[in-house]
Amino acid sequence: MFVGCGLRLIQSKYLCDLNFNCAITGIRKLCYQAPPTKEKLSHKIGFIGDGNMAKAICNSMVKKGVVQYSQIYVSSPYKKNLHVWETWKTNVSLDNGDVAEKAEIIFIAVKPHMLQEVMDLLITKRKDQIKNKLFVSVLAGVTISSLEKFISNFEKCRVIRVMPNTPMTVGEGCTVYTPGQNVTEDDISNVITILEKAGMCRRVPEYMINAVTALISSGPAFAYLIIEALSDGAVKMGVYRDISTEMAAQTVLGAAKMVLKSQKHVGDLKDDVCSAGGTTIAGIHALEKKGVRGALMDAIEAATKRADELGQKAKDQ
Ligand SMILES: NC(=O)C1=CN([C@@H]2O[C@H](COP(=O)(O)OP(=O)(O)OC[C@H]3O[C@@H](n4cnc5c(N)ncnc54)[C@H](O)[C@@H]3O)[C@@H](O)[C@H]2O)C=CC1
Ligand SMILES: O=C(O)[C@@H]1CCC=N1
Repeated sequence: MFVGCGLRLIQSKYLCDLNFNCAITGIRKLCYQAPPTKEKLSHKIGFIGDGNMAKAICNSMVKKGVVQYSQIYVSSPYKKNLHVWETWKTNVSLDNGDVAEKAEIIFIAVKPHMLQEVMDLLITKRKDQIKNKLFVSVLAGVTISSLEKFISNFEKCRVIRVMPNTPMTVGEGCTVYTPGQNVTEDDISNVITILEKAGMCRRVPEYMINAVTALISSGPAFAYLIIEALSDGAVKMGVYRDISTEMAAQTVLGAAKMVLKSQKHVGDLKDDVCSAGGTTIAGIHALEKKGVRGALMDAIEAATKRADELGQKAKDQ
């Protein structure tokens, strides 16, 4: 019992250190090392690929006043998908080359298997115009060395690998990045200006990024599933659907804020809710019998392995 409490205290201290940047060494120090961010960017920002992630990054930048829609250049071969970007009055094109030529910071936001085709076409058609550009990849699994290989016609291509998530749209994003070898401090500052305004942003060593992808980029989908299931349970027990989903979401949001702000270990927070012989411990017992922790750990493992596979496929192209 004494040993258990001691451990919890040590873990609790560990989490506080993480939250408050104290006693940070090695890799943890790297996570917090970053050049200062800026208020606004005057650059032209490009998106090759116009889907969910591109929209989340674009809208978060504009909402936070980092850029205006008129500074955004976006391309996709599908006119239908570009329609919403036209309504925002961004600069749209059916030709990726236009974006790569006009923009200075270019987000690659296509599916990982499209990368080779997209880059080959760019390099064939616009090689001279896209030298000296900063490329920012959001592609799951694809390594910096693969990205540099695809852009290798430029001697010193500048690439930053970023892993964002869609909650950026509401200012609650969680993003990580790893800079390639040729990027400058100013490149990093520009990119983290975009990412930090949208929520938490940390630098990580590249070997961690696939596991972090599973946690932060796939993670919102896992959380939606949990919220939906909690809501379903309440509906089963007689609560109206229109209030149950809202209350499930607010409860998860509140619990997340307690973890981030209370300075307590997450296990202590759980214990605070579990009254002896009460309702919560009965529910916890039901969850543990179904192996909910193992299922969530399996989800992170499966998503990490899939990111590894996507990266390997890109390497083999
Ligand atoms: N959706 C998410 O939550 C996250 C996605 N990502 C990464 O973001 C990238 C994009 O994912 P989503 O936005 O979710 O996919 P999406 O399917 O919503 O968007 C992809 C877009 O690419 C466009 N496209 C197709 N072929 C193209 C081409 N040849 N040139 C230019 N555009 C083309 C399509 O019009 C489509 O709208 C992926 O690599 C994914 O790994 C990373 C983190 C989170
Ligand atoms: O599911 C996917 O592959 C993308 C990358 C991470 C989140 N969505």
